[in-house]
Amino acid sequence: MHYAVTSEQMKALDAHTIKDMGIPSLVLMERAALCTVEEIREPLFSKERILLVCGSGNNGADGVAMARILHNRGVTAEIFLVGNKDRWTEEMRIQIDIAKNYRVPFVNNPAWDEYTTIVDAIFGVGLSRKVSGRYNDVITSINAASARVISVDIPSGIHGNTGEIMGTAVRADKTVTFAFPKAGLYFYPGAEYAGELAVADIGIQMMETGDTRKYYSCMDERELGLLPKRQPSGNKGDFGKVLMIAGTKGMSGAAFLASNACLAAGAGMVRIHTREENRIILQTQLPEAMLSVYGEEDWNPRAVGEAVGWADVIAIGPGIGKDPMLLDMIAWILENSRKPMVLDADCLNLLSTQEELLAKRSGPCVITPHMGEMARLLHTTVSALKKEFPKNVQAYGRSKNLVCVCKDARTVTCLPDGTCYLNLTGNEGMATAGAGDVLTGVIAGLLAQGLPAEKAAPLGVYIHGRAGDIAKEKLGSYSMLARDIIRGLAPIMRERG
Ligand SMILES: NC(=O)C1=CN([C@@H]2O[C@H](COP(=O)(O)OP(=O)(O)OC[C@H]3O[C@@H](n4cnc5c(N)ncnc54)[C@H](O)[C@@H]3O)[C@@H](O)[C@H]2O)[C@@H](O)CC1
Ligand SMILES: [K+]
Repeated sequence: MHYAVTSEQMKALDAHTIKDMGIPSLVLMERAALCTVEEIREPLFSKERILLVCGSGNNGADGVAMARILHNRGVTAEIFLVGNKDRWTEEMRIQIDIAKNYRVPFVNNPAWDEYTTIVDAIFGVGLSRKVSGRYNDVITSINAASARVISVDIPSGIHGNTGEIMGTAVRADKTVTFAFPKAGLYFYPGAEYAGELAVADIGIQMMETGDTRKYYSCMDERELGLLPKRQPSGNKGDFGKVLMIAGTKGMSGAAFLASNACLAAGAGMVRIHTREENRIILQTQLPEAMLSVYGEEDWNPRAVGEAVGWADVIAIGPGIGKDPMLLDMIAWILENSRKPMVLDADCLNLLSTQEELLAKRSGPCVITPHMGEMARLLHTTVSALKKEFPKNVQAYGRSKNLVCVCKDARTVTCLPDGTCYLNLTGNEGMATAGAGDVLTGVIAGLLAQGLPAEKAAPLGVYIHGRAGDIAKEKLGSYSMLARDIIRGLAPIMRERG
């Protein structure tokens, strides 16, 4: 796992390293410049002509230091200053003096197409407002040039916290970011603008006493170690029984996908509780699952009670529909069971009309809304949700004491204690019908094997994304289907046994 930070958090970490630890700012800067030169060295050779476009803050000062290092190594490197001289930081002033001493060339009117590489050192984490005027023109020229573009710390114009484009932004081929990835390099469109991402260790550490919950947590392949090892002596009961309440008339596919994914994620047994019309198709499609049914007009509390009693984990929602009768059944389950639950899709839409029901449950709970469903739960619009994202999701998870997986191009998982996981796996091919049902199944499957909700949810999201990446590799993002994501689970789960 690693952490991603906001611009403000990065500035605090910089300041801590300089003031409390005593590493001078210029020493950090020298390391930053050296690391970036090393990162762009391939295929750097003496024939390169490099333009360093530098703003007036310390991001610009990094660029000036890089120009001097390149110049001293015999590479043709020229500095183009776009910033206002009155705004130069102390470090910038010093770097300019040093560059002048070494006779690094400055240009005023670059011939944009004559460079092989352009280094974007206009704005870093200090970007504070929309880009306009001369900065806008320069960024447009960088994007139009044929050279490869390397951004220092973050593409200029990308918001360090949200990844949004602040008017205009540099489209980089590669971004070398310092110490920790900035959240804006992971959220879209920032992630796309950053190109290939390299993280350079310049000597800034997390504060030892700091509460890491305030940073974004990002899982990587090391977290597969959280998957419970399967004991050779285990029987199917040991790996958990999942009750999957899913599939209204005409939506048996959602029940199938969620249940199939749940079994493929390792659950011992799955029992589908669905509308009676789905009986034959589901038993034909997925003979590994057990099945019980409810009717069009009513549900049978005895049958549901028996199924809930049997299960270790309850998942409700995939393709379930919005029949008000279901709300009655869901309310009964929330009130009467303390077993871990995953609530998804129309189950959440039904609950958004009677929110007090969520408060009636007492067991561990994961909800998996997409942005639209999340907005409905928060009684707001998607665009308002995006503005305060993911703070509002964190607040919701806290106030309702549940794990909230909010699905988007970059899914976040917020825990009741405020921890926010930012998922980095997955791809655009997963924007396909049924992908969400697969995720519900995977998370339920992990819960069934004994993982707590706080781990099962972010790990489920991570594994689901990796499975999607495998599907894309095989089939491409246009043609991959939700069922292919399920097929992608095996190669990942196999890493554990
Ligand atoms: N010692 C340090 O603090 C270190 C800083 N580093 C670099 O310094 C950067 C941060 O430096 P700063 O805090 O000086 O900030 P930046 O260099 O990112 O930018 C700040 C400057 O841009 C101006 N500005 C912001 N938004 C603007 C807009 N939309 N239009 C026009 N002007 C705008 C500000 O007024 C200010 O002059 C990091 O991203 C990193 O590249 C690294 O060298 C590592 C060490
Ligand atoms: K930059």
